[in-house]
Amino acid sequence: MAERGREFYKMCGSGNDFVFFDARDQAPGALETPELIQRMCARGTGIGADGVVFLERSAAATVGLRYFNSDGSPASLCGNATLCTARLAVELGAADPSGFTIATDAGVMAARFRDARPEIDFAPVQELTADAPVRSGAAERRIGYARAGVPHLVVEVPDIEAVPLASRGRELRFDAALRDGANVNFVAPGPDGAWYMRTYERGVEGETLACGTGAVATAAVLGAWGAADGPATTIVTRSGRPLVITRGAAGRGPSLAGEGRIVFVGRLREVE
Ligand SMILES: N[C@@H](CCC[C@H](N)C(=O)O)C(=O)O
Repeated sequence: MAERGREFYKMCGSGNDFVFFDARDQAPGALETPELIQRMCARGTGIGADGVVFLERSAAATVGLRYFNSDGSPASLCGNATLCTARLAVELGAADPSGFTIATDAGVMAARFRDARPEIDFAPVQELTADAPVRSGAAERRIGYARAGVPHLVVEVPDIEAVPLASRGRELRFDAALRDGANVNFVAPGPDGAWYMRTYERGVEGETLACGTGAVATAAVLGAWGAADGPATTIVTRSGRPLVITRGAAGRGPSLAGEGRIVFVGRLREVE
């Protein structure tokens, strides 16, 4: 394999995990083919991850990234991968933690570190509706939709543990009413005033332990439902690690703060 020996960073954003390559001076080559992305992301036979990220130079920002889901499909934005990119950029000395910018396929995002945690600024959420054009299922109170760089359905349920996520998530993910399909986020109020979320993720085609764009979309839909009107919304992810969405000033998008952690550094050998 031509990429044998290539260094990678295994990173985690609240349980959403990724294989990162520093592609600023070494092009990805075959690493960005769907076949190799799928093999690297495979749990058990590969490295195991929800997606692959290439850190790149950018004429428009401090650094750039390109994101691929574990099935090899590209996505215009991944919130947790962008939080991880912020961490890696500072770790590599490519960014000043007090403030820098990250170019994504959904646009350039401002980033900074607050209390040692990365925070990124989203563009205003698009296509927000409190009543998505899909039929509610059993024990589903309401369904909204928003595009936070990528499309998301948001389904309120009374009990987050009782959600038939694999079956119902897949059904909604491919609902014919949604042009590009969508990620599906189930959300339920917690006893502590936070909201608990589980996600069936497009391009992973299964549950992931956290979804950053999903948390931003969920906060926007909760606001549209009148269920979250404070300056900040805390979303407890399936890993138990919180994501915090802070409302933007008038005309500006929200900010997302969360985890961006380097778990280990490795070198590719045989990815079969
Ligand atoms: N988990 C990611 C979302 C990544 C993109 C998504 N799978 C899609 O294809 O829409 C996040 O943290 O936002």
